[in-house]
Amino acid sequence: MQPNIERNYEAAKQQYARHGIDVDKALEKLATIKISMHCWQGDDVRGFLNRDQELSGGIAVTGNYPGAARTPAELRADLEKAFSLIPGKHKVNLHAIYADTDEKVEWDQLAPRHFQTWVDWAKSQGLGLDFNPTCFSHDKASEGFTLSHPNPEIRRFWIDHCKASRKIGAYFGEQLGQTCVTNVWVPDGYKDIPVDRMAPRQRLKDSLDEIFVEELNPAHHLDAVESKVFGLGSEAYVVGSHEFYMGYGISNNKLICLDAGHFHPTEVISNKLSALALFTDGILLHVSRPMRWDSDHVVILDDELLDIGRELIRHDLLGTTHIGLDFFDASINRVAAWVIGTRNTIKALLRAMLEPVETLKKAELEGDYTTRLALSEEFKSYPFGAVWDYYCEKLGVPVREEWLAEVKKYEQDVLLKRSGA
Ligand SMILES: C[C@H](O)[C@H](O)[C@@H](O)C(=O)CO
Ligand SMILES: [Mn+2]
Repeated sequence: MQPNIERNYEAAKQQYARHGIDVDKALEKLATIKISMHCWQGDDVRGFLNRDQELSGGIAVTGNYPGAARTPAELRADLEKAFSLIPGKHKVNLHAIYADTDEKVEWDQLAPRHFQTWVDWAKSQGLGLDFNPTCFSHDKASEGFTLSHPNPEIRRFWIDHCKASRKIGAYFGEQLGQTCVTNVWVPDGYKDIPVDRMAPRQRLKDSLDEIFVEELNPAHHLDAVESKVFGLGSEAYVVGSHEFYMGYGISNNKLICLDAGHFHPTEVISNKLSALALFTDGILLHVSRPMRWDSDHVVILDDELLDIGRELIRHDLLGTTHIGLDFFDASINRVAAWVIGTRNTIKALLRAMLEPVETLKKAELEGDYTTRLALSEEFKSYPFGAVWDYYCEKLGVPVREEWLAEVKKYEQDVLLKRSGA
């Protein structure tokens, strides 16, 4: 441990202790929190099945920074690099298109064996895995509808794909001894104003009911459903809206996934956690950063990220909230994108742990809003950085921006040598 890091930490600890905050305990707790890092930042959501297919489903990745992973082995190497620069042990969130197989397999026929290399790798790295059916970037999704498609044959294909995906997720959970969350998101919707808003929602509900018929051991596997307000090409109407999935999740005991970019521009997911927590057994987060639209920018330590951290810590929601990331930026180094977004998410949780919550709650309850505002503001300049540096050093990852040199070196040694990437 570098002496200055230890010295600064001890000084910071004393300042926080004056407000009843036990920093050592906070760091112990922080080390138990897993962030589910999404694999799709590493290759711009292309995957390895149907690599020639255009990304569809109303999501878009912009930028042409060199070095995107082209194979599962490259993607795993990039993930390993990123994890070596992030404190703690975490999870990787896979999509069905990331199957690692030489078989030519249709998506409704996917099985755990197509992901065995991922499982072996996750075991060797001490990582957990989460999963998602991929209901886009496929010919059968080209009309903009999947689970709610009016054609029963197309619906059947996607229902079977989602069923297969749950089996894969359950296998991950059982093999790795930690719960896998399988999240269903479908892009279904209309570009222009529909006449019948009900029928597609009825079909989506029926499809979900069929997908979830098989009971899976919740110790290994949990289901989540993800809503959206609009997408590219589904500006007028999205079948799986927030109200739809909130109703579905609550009445069917599914995790409701809140993606930070899937609401109206001034609507924030941090304000939804305390409400949903009263009516659900758990929540899945897709931590993202919408800029004017669902742009999926890399998350920064902004007010909303800090508020998400605060809500999770203040209301003790960590036991039931699964924290996933969902951003994809192809205009910067992709390993750096993971490192920046994941470190920021952990920082937001730590910042929230280092606030005098009990004092603030008491002031609020007593109507002393002056103290509430004064203390909240003063704590913004408390020595959080000294605690963060100590945490990184203690967990054996680079302190502050030291990680950037490692990413630059990896870029020179590995990423730039990838032809056509
Ligand atoms: C690739 C993901 O499944 C996707 O981003 C989804 O979660 C989403 O947020 C779509 O807008
Ligand atoms: Mn999402």
